[in-house]
Amino acid sequence: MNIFVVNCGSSSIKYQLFKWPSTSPICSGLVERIGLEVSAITHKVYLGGEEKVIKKTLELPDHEAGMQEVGHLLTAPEIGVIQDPAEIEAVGHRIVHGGESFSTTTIVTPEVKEEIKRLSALAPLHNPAHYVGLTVAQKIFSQATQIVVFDTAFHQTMPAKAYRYAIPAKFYEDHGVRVYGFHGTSHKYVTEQALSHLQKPDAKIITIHLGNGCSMAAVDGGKCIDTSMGLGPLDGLIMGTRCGNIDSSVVFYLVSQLGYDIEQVDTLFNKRSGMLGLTGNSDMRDVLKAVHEGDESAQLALDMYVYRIRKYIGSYAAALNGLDAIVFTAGVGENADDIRELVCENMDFTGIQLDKEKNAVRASVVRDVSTPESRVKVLVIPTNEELEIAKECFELLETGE
Ligand SMILES: Nc1ncnc2c1ncn2[C@@H]1O[C@H](COP(=O)(O)OP(=O)(O)O)[C@@H](O)[C@H]1O
Ligand SMILES: CC(=O)OP(=O)(O)O
Ligand SMILES: [Mg+2]
Repeated sequence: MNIFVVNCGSSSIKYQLFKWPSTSPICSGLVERIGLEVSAITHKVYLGGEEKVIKKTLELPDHEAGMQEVGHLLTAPEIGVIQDPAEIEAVGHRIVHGGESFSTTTIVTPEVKEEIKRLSALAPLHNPAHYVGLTVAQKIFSQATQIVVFDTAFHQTMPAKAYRYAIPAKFYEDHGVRVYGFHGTSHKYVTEQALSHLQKPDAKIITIHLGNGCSMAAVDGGKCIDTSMGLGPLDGLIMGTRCGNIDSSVVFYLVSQLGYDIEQVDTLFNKRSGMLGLTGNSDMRDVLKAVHEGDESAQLALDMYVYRIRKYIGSYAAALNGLDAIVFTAGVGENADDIRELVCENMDFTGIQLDKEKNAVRASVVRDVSTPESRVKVLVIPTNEELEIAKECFELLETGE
């Protein structure tokens, strides 16, 4: 079965095409910097044991243009992996927010699509892009079953004491105001990899997803018991453009004293804060470069970023009443060995001991970068949200669940 998976982010589209049941994709790609002056596509084709890479820079004003370009690359005469879009039987989409109505893998109907659009208010960087991705995929792959997989699914096992806010119950009961949690597909994927690596199905682990968006989860025996994002993907860690945890008094102050309206506060917290707000750069590679050049605001931002992660490790170790492993994943977590080192520094009381040499080795495989004496394993696990989504799509089509 040909399953095409689309992960539409705020400024990017990641995709992979699987000939299921093979879990190795036949092609994959990344469309970056959508809407900026120059966009870029990296398209990889894996056929007959060989990898062919096509890189292009071009102007892509929006996600629709990006998706059209991906459609052409899939069917292009010289490098195409299919001849006709009708060969794709299912398209799996990553959706960040499904609200109260949707958290399990679902076949797209007009109602599902409308709900995804309606929830844009709670995930303003993501749901609008997902809606466009879905609409264009329905046009290009008109014969395929369109399926959505929600970031919130893995966090559904949290107990009420973790997902409720301390405000009157009617806001939860009548309006679904609660912690949902996000990046669930990634937390689930790396959890399964970690448990199998540790050979310990009941392990207590903390998964640390550090991409453009960042979140952590406390996972007990494979079940999520707490996570750092909340009603929307804004709470918790400091991110590329998002502030994470912030006292709500700041909102009142901005509105009542500085004349902000609520839309401006939304834009400030979601799009102009985090590393961008503190340093002028949202991309961690640029922030680290500035730190190495002696930039003080970049150094402070990095200190804040790391400190926030360390606080969550402490609180999740307490919530779990023990810890077998911490797992680093996503763009920053997988690649920035210096950030992993800072997070694990002077954590002896928790039992975490990083092996600096092992940590500095670059590799895209599951690896243990802790010392042999470390009571808590430190794992680096490349995430693969697209593979997990393809698996969910196949299971839904095969078993109806
Ligand atoms: N070698 C690296 N060192 C530090 N940060 C990196 C490195 N490679 C990628 N990143 C960072 O990873 C982030 C993007 O991660 P990714 O998981 O692709 O995010 P998203 O899926 O949210 O777009 C960017 O901030 C980027 O700078
Ligand atoms: C939920 C979220 O923050 O996703 P991303 O990291 O792709 O922005
Ligand atoms: Mg991501």
